[in-house]
This record gives sequence, structure tokens and C-alpha cells, in this order.
Amino acid sequence: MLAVHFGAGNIGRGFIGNLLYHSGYETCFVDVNEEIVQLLNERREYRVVIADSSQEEEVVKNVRAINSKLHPEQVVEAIAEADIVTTAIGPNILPLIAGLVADGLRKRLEKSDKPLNIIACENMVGGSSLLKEKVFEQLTSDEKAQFEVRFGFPDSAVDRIVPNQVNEDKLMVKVEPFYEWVVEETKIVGEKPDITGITYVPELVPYIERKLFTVNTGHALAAYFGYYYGVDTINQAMEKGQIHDLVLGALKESGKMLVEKYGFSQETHEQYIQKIIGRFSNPYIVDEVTRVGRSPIRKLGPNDRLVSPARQYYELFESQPIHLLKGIAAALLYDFQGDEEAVQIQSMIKEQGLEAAIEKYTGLDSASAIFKGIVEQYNQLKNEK
Ligand SMILES: NC(=O)c1ccc[n+]([C@@H]2O[C@H](COP(=O)([O-])OP(=O)(O)OC[C@H]3O[C@@H](n4cnc5c(N)ncnc54)[C@H](O)[C@@H]3O)[C@@H](O)[C@H]2O)c1
Ligand SMILES: O=P(O)(O)OC[C@@H](O)[C@@H](O)[C@H](O)[C@H](O)CO
Repeated sequence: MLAVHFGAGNIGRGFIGNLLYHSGYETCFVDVNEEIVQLLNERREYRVVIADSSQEEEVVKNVRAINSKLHPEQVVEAIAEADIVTTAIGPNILPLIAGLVADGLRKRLEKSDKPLNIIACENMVGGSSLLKEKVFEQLTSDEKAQFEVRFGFPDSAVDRIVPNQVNEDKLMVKVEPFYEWVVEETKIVGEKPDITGITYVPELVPYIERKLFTVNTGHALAAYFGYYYGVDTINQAMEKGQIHDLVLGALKESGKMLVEKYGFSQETHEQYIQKIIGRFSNPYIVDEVTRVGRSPIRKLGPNDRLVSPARQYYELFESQPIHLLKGIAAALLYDFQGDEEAVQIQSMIKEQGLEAAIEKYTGLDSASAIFKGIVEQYNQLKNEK
């Protein structure tokens, strides 16, 4: 069985590639990083090390790779032959691979009538649906009808903390022990892919919102407040009492919203939060606040981990989720020069003012109570600095 996986980065090698191997797939990675592509093709295997006291090591075999910039035609061929296609490239990159995916699926239709599922494993609500939309923008109406029958784009949620790697062995990946991959069963075409580690659910939205608005919301607060207080890594940030309490406060707010919206058990959700706080504090992982805080424009987006839970909280309870608003304010203050999006936000604030920036990046109405709450928290944090 052949899997084509876009993105041989942290989560691609450290999580998806690992599960695919253990489920009997040959994995063909597609990436634009020539060094990683070459190494994968030379060695045909790589190591995954579990970041806990065991430091247990697994070897992922049966892998190869294609540089999609140099050999797009090989990617098209691989998709035409694949038994599954997955991605872990980042939400902003999904639209950029849509043309290649469309070409691969066209080619496949010429060759066979075998169904295929394309699963985006990105931190966003509706990743596969977005990829489908972008692929469909490239098609004629006849092609759209054929694609609808043959190809499934089930949404998915993936959870495993995989920091940036600084190992001598460029292919080796250190990963936390915990992992979860949830896939929307109802959008699968043909047989359900038999991948050890996937949990199939009828509807994904509750699962992706639970994951994004707990793991990633808490992570974002730890990152932006870590940066604000001059701390380098997430576990160091979590050791600071005030950051720990801000993260916990935000997770209580998003949790209250999620429990009310989806009817999750309060007790189970509290355990979920505690487990996540423990994962952030893992002493065997060095996860820089600048990785976790990366792309603040994306993270401040209306449907992402900060603004969406804050807005939904206000809609349900008509009161201000103070900790979430503080998190949004800290993201607006994030001025790391190595992050293009942070630089963009700072120049927008400088040139057009804070309110224009909030409106642009969060999509919130300037007359709304939470908009005003963000301004208040921002000014407070700025003055305290
Ligand atoms: N690292 C984590 O802890 C983690 C956990 C869960 C989900 N995710 C999600 O997984 C996705 C990838 O994150 P990551 O941490 O692995 O990032 P990463 O930067 O380590 O990996 C992304 C890879 O995609 C490649 N890439 C970029 N443009 C490409 C293109 N046009 N075609 C093919 N490959 C391309 C990059 O070269 C890189 O190897 C993101 O959506 C992220 O939110 C990450
Ligand atoms: O990948 P991002 O930029 O959406 O978010 C950064 C981290 O919060 C994220 O990568 C987590 O480590 C991951 O989502 C854990 O499952």
C-alpha cells in the first residue's frame, strides 16, 4: 500500500509517517526541502525518539521522497497510484498544493476507478474541506461530478507535540509520547483506511474544536506570555506561576464554552485540561515559544484558537473571557523579528493603530464588548512592560 504524504517536517515524519509505517504503508513524502528529500531517498528510513524517561527509539522504514518543486510530474504519478494522501504542511500552504493534487487526481481518473481519501492533518477547523475547495476551483463541472464520487476529503484533528528538531541526525525526530488522530468517517469514500492510531468519528467539528481550543489555545497563551516575560521555552514558561495561571484560566474559559456547546462531561474535560498542562511541562522536550507562537496572524484569525473560543464564550455567557482576551492581547504584542507575521502585525499597529489591527486580523466588530476588552487588556499589558 502506498501513502503519499505532503510535508516531511516535524509532524509528517514524527507522527503521520510513523503511524503509516506501522500500518503497513510505503510512504512517499512530498516536500520542497531538498536536503530532507535527498536524505530520505539515500537512507530510506529514519529514527523517531520518544521524549520521556525511556528515550525509546523506533525506526520508520519503507520511505522515499519527491521534491515537488523539481519533480511535480513524479508527484502526479504517485497520487495516481496512492492508497491514501495525507498532508502536514501548514494551513497557509494548503492552497499552494491544490493544483498538484488536482493534477494527480485527474491522472488517477484516467487510470483507474479506485476511490481515494485525501486527509489534511493541520491545526485548523476544516483543513481537508479547505483543500477540497481549492482543488475544486481548478476543475470543470464534469470533473467536479467525477471527483465527488471518487475522492473523499474527510476532515481530521491531529495531536502530538513535535518541537523543532536540533539533532545531528537531520532525519531523526523527537516526539512526545502522547498522540491522537481523529478522522471524520462520514466523508470517507470506499473502504476506511486501516491505519493503527486513527479514531473514526461521525462528525469532526466537536473534536477539532476541543483540540484546537484546548491544546492550541493553552499552548498559544504559554508561547505569547512566555515571550512577553522573556522566557525561551514552553516548559520554562509553565514553571512561572503567573503564566501557568493564565493558561489554566484560558482553558477553564474555553472549556466552559466547549462543555456547554457540545455537552462534554465536565469531569472528563477537566482531566483533559490537566493532562494537557502536564504535556506542556514535559521536561524532555525543548519547545521554543517562537515555534508555538509562529504565524500570529493565522493564530489571531476569526476561526482560530484565540478569537473563536473568546467570541463563542461571549455569545453563550454574555460575559468577558478575561484570560482569552489577555491571550489575544499578548499575541498582538508579540514582536519577534524572526516571524514575518509578527513583524507585519507590529507595523500595522504602528502605522494604522491598534484598533485597525484588531479589526483586520480578528474580524471582530469594533463595537463589540470583546473588542473593547482586547484593547483594555492590550493597554494594560503594554503599560506593565
Ligand atoms: N509540530 C506539532 O507539534 C504539530 C502537531 C499537530 C499538528 N501540527 C500541524 O502540522 C502541520 C505541519 O507542522 P509541522 O510542525 O510539522 O511544521 P514543519 O515546518 O516542521 O513541517 C512542514 C513541512 O512542510 C514542507 N512544505 C512547505 N511547503 C511545502 C509545499 N508546498 N509542498 C510540500 N511540502 C511543503 C516544509 O518544507 C516542511 O518540511 C501544521 O499545520 C501544524 O499546525 C503540528
Ligand atoms: O502548529 P501551529 O503553529 O498551529 O501551533 C503550534 C503548536 O501549538 C502546535 O504545533 C502543537 O504543538 C500541536 O498542535 C500539538 O498537537
